[in-house]
Amino acid sequence: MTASQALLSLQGISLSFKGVRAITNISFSVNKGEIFSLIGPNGAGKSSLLNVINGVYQADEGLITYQGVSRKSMHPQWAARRGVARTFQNIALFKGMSVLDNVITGTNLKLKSSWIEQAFNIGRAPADALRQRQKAEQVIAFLKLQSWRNSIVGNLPYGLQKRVELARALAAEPELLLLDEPMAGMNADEKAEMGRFIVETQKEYGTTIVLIEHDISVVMSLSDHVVVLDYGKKIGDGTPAEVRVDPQVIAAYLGSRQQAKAGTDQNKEIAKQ
Ligand SMILES: Nc1ncnc2c1ncn2[C@@H]1O[C@H](COP(=O)(O)OP(=O)(O)OP(=O)(O)O)[C@@H](O)[C@H]1O
Repeated sequence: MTASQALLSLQGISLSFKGVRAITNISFSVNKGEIFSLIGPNGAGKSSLLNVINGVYQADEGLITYQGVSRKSMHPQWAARRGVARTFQNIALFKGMSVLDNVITGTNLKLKSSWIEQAFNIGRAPADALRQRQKAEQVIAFLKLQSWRNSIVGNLPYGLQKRVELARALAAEPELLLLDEPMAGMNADEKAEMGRFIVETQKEYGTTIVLIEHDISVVMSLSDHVVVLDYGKKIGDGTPAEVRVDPQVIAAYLGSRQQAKAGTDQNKEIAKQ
């Protein structure tokens, strides 16, 4: 991979919580426009790594390079202003607000008006409001959420709430979209639909996507590139075809199955691949 293809690179990232190592010496690169998946058993360090990428956690060691700028750690606002958006494992929406209003909040970083212009709806504020609404409506149509645009988010089924969260992230027009288990809790049809939306997002907007997902069959079918973590260490890095035959990866998944004395979906799936 050449440096110009990489949108994001992590070099030697380590992170501890109160002296306990969660991530150890992780390095990888994410190419522009690819769907990149981070997989690994529970507690492997996947969500923590997303938090390092968007600047919520500061790594103890290592270097992170985004859009050609290298830093010891990302700053959350810097990352957001440069197009890093994320969704969360546990949905983080305004549950009492409508779908449309939630999606509009995703556009807030693009506002040109000052708070005083917004407060009195003067100056640049009306044009901002129009742009926000147009963007939100465009994303709502793209994700086929029109039927629920005025529904209160907290009243929607879980799968639709996950889609609204994706819509809010897309309204920010991200260059790098971090999706933390966007299909968790979904049935097979909902997962397939979400998978199509993720691929469409990559195609339509050229968005680079970093995805955490436990369903290995979904990961293998969607991803251009997969990195496997186990106990905070990288144990696999390559295309889905390369990773699925990697003995270390298979051992980690099969090992965790034996420890659990019961096969989870991911263990069964990777053994099947
Ligand atoms: N804020 C925190 N404080 C202390 N320990 C934490 C914190 N966040 C994560 N950890 C620990 O760091 C390790 C990695 O956790 P992380 O949530 O990143 O794993 P994960 O791979 O995303 O797991 P899962 O698939 O269950 O979401 C775990 O041992 C976890 O207990």
